[in-house]
Amino acid sequence: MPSRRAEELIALLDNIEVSDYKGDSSSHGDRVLIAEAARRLLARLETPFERAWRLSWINGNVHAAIQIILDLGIWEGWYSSKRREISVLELHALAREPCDLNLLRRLLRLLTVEHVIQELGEDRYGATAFSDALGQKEESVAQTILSGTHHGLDSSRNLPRFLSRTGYAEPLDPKNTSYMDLTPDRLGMFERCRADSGCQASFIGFMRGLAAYKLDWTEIYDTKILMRDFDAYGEEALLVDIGGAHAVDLERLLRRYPDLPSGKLILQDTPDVIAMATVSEKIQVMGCDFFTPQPVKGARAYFMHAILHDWDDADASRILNNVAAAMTKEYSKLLLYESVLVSKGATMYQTVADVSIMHLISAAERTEGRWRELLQAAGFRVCKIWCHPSSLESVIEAELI
Ligand SMILES: C[S@@+](CC[C@H](N)C(=O)[O-])C[C@H]1O[C@@H](n2cnc3c(N)ncnc32)[C@H](O)[C@@H]1O
Repeated sequence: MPSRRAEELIALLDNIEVSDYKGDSSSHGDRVLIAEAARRLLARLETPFERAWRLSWINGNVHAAIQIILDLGIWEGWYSSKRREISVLELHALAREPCDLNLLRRLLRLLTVEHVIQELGEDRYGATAFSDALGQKEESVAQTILSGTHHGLDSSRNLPRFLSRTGYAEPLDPKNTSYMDLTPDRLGMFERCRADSGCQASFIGFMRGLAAYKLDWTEIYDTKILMRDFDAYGEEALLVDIGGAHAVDLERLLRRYPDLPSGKLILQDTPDVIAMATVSEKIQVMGCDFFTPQPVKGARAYFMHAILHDWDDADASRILNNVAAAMTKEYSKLLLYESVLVSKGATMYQTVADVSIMHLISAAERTEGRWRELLQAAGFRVCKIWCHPSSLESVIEAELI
């Protein structure tokens, strides 16, 4: 039996409702801060053994169980059935491939303790917001689980082995990454995405989810600056989203200026990613390689979100040079929506992104000083670094010198 004090605390925690923290960007900030406090609480409450066990055994098994049920099509079938309560026998009948009933029962039992699903009785389960999201196979939650399977998990697990072989040198060579050890032909992450449509879909699905989760960049950067000198009925484009993938950032700008004529917002990415994109009619799509000359000249702004952080200074400079050559001096803006790494107090997003790009592509997040150096060397002047207390990233506004 818990003590009276413990009972009171449990009741207090169990009564926290996420709906109290939904809504505008400031309550988004509240929700994230409260979740962080809950993680700090867990770090104090868990013994070192419990923590090691969770990191090494619980997380891996839960991810595997979710993935297996995804592969069997059971999340999708359950979601389509619109049932809030369901039995293990009914879930078993939804499997697209034969599977042992008791195998499924064991996996579901694990998922109840991690609150992926609810346990309503013996062999009876309840849906959650998370299981509903897993049931929408093409959407970003399911694709994020798949992206872990295709990209993140094995590559991070291989990192200790990779580093012991390379003498613990900081991985900075994009031609030698932990990720490349995963396939016999040593494909890099972007190459593997191009070669395998499932890997590409899960990566872009994850990026779409991440972009949608992040704060709308038009709430950080004052887009009136762009509109002030922009002739919507002239020849030039308003904004080119280079490596824009899913167009979440362009759709946000369009929502702010719904009366923009067609073709003023341009989505660029590799042709295979462009083929997957579903965008508003007003957005023009363009398959192109950012290592080749930028085809759209004299746009009001060239935008890159989480692009340059994937590349070392040499490659980032090549990308920047192609943009610079297309820009009109004293008119065009360069907008980078990127992490600006702080030397103390880095956030969960910054540190996880930094180590992820380390093992996936031997890249690294940049500090403000490193961003300024990179931009200056490529012929840009930083006008302002736009920050927002609820944002994971900043908008770096720059112009040609
Ligand atoms: C980290 S994702 C960022 C996607 C999006 N901007 C976002 O923030 O969610 C990097 C993007 O760069 C694209 N990319 C990689 N190499 C490219 C190339 N050579 N030319 C154009 N796009 C490329 C990828 O397809 C991918 O969409």
